[in-house]
Amino acid sequence: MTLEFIEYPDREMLFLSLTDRLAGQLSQHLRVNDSASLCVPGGTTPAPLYDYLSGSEVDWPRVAVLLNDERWVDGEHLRSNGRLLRRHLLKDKAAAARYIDLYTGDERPEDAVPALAEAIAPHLPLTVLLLGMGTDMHTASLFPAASETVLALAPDAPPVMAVNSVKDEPRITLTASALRGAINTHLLIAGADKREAFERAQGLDPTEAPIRAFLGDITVHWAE
Ligand SMILES: O=C(O)C(O)[C@@H](O)[C@H](O)[C@H](O)COP(=O)(O)O
Repeated sequence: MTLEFIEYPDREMLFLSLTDRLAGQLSQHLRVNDSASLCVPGGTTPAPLYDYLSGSEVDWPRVAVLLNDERWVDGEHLRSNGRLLRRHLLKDKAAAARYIDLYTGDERPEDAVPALAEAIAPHLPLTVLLLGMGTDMHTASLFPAASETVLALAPDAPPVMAVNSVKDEPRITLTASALRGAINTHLLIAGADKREAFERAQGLDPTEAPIRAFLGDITVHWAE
């Protein structure tokens, strides 16, 4: 198990280098496999990365793209992670990718779990997983001390779960059973507060610091 921590001189360098790394891993996988999957976070950090990645030379029609997690809001809502992807990643060359939308329009996220589990299953193990992290050490929608997190971290959890115990809107999240099997795993964090949170997470239990459940074979990409 290797944890590699890469510190970049600035965010621009991080986004350019990480774009090459993610595109390279997808292309390498596609050389010997018919299809690949790319699972990415929402949030405020990755938009410039997605802009670069959308123009990368990848055989996108053979790539399934999905989110780590989604807020249960309409696809045009400002807090929709799908909105972020449609505007920044699923355009240009990457418009040809197959997008698996975690927001189904069902009234409640739990209603969508069986259909989503079925939609996701053919794309596991994930080829390339990119995670984000909040300053509270949550990743995907696995939040510290949330009632669903213990269940979502269990090895026999279903691949997706509804999360209702967080503020704002309900969410849907991939669980550790889907996320931890990824062939290539990366974490994107930026700013001094996230670096400090990442370091704090090392000594904590995954239920208190959910990112800790993914710190096995992972490359962490950080810039101020
Ligand atoms: O909230 C989401 O939708 C996520 O997928 C989440 O896990 C995100 O990656 C972190 O909250 C970091 O978000 P920021 O980039 O906004 O700090």
